[in-house]
Amino acid sequence: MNDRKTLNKIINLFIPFKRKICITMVLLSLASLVNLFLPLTTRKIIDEGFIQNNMRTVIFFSLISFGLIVVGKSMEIMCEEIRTNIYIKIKLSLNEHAFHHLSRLKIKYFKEANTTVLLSNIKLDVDNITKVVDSNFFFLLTQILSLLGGLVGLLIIDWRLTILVICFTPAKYISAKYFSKKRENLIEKFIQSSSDYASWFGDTIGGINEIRLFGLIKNKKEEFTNKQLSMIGTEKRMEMLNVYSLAVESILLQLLLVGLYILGASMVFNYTLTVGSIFAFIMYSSYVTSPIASILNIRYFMSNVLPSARRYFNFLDLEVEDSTSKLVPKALTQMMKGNIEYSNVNFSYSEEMVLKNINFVIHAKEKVAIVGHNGSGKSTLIELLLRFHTPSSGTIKMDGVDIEQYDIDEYRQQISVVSQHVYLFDTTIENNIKLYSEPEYNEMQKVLIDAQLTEFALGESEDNDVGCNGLKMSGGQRQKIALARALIHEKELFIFDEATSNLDTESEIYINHLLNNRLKDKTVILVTHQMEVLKHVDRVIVIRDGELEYIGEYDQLFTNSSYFRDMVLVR
Ligand SMILES: Nc1ncnc2c1ncn2[C@@H]1O[C@H](COP(=O)(O)OP(=O)(O)OP(=O)(O)O)[C@@H](O)[C@H]1O
Repeated sequence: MNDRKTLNKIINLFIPFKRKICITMVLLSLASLVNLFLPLTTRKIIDEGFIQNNMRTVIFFSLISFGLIVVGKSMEIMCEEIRTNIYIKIKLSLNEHAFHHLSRLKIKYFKEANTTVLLSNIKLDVDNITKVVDSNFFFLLTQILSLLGGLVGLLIIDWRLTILVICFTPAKYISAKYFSKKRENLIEKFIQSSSDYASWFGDTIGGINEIRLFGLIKNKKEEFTNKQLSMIGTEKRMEMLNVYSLAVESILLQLLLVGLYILGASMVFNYTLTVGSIFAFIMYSSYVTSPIASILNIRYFMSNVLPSARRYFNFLDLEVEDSTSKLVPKALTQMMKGNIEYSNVNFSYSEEMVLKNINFVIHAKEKVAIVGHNGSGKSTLIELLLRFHTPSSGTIKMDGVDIEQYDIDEYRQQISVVSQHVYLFDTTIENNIKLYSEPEYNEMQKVLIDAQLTEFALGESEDNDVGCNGLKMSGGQRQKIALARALIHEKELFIFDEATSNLDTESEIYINHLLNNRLKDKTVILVTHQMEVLKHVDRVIVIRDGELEYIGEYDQLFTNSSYFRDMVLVR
């Protein structure tokens, strides 16, 4: 995304607040107008008060100054109130968009970036983009008013001094251009190094057990220090660049003041200017120089914002799951029976085909097992059915309709999945089973019996919390909770993807009981190698190197396919 497009997107963030921004501008213009009179009152206090020993003038104009400041500051406070509200809303909206987008992002992106890097990138980018609602930047437009007012004030006092003040502009322009280029490069570097660090950190913490078991703590500490040094080093260079930039700006301003004092003094000595006018002039020149500096610093300032904004908006452009196809009415989707048909399905993640010309049919209420060696493509076959990926070619039909034609959320609502890598939320067992639904008490008890979870207490208590991703539970217990979750959200199609891998033999055999009873009228697909389960399903599909090797009943397969026999017998 180029800078122009990114800038447009940033400007669009302000569109919902047009009215409020207009009110702020009016208020700030009034405040600037009020401020314009301050130097004039100062001139009066000095020239007509102090110099002419007139106490009444001093008191009168001091009170006027005080009143002007109170009015000006009240307006500024009102503007700040509006600005901070806009800031909060823009920040919330950016975060909401990012989260909403994440919840719809194609599953492949989650395999490329861990959660730490996603969180860190979004936070950094949103923080940087919302700098455009910082007071310095947000009130920039009104600074132009202050600049114009200041120029008028300067010209009223003396045109020669005014030219001297304007001479400040080219010098400031050159320094601003130089520093903003440097800053942009550093920010790009910082964003990259903090993203690398977040990715490394997520990966390292994810593998903390392996790090301890394989004695990798020393190696990881070294990597940590190197990554931190790269990030902190860039931060330090950015800090120093700020210091240099501010120092150059102060030196330029000081130079200007030197010029003003020398020229002003010669005018005072020649009686062409009063002392009060010089004070007023210096006040007016700050009305001019600081807006000039702010305007010329825009590029420097935007060098903070643009790289993050570019990354953030590019992230929002990443491909999401298609939730637009709604050709099949919701009511019809809800009546899904579970007749599945794969026709000439091919699929590849990158170059190599992972699934090749897959053709088979599963009838409603059938119990079908899928077997195959590691990496043969079983999970991919299931993920295609769940629409986590789209076939490279060929179609998958559900009840005679291409699955792409169903509304994706409604479609998935009709399928219960129990997978080997079930994710448990950090809450109670009960909440993990119910997942925001409100089943009847009796139904819940039945499910607990069917999932063999009766030994666990239900209800809201810290003791019942499963921990982060269910890590307070054993592997088998996690799978039982996943089973209970699938059973309570009873659908027509059940998928068990290696769902019994952690269950003991007794619990495993119990799955057969479920297939023959509770799930008797459901379509069930099981990815499993458990012989006890395979023997009891209607048919078995054998996948070999991404191709359909065989489909048939267990006994037939066992007799006719040595490949199948070898595979199940070695387990
Ligand atoms: N996100 C991915 N990107 C690239 N290749 C992938 C991805 N996921 C899986 N693969 C590859 O696709 C092939 C099939 O993987 P899949 O997970 O479907 O196999 P599987 O039969 O379920 O294996 P297992 O029994 O080990 O779980 C493998 O060669 C794997 O390396």
